[in-house]
Amino acid sequence: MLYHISMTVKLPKDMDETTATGIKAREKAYSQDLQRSGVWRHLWRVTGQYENISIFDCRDNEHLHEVLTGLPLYPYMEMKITPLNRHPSSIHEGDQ
Ligand SMILES: O=C(O)CC1=CCC(=O)O1
Repeated sequence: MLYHISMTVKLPKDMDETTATGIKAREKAYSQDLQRSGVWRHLWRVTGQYENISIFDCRDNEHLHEVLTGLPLYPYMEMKITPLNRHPSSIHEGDQ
């Protein structure tokens, strides 16, 4: 199943630089593993915001939940999740 997800990162203003740098480095490694495995299909920065737009390909809602709650930045994110179905007029047969 495909999911469109927007993630907005809100780190506490009083979080020290070393802690923030460490969490971001773990987030990068975690997300790159998921991109290599095909679960995190697209990752785009929203221009001018500390926000991304992503497309995830997960087996089901439970799988997506596991993946998202494993994000090192998860405690500091607001997410909007939209499940996607293939559009009947789409010419991209692989998009499902
Ligand atoms: O910077 C972000 O939008 C949060 C994030 C997702 C993957 C990553 O490396 O950072």
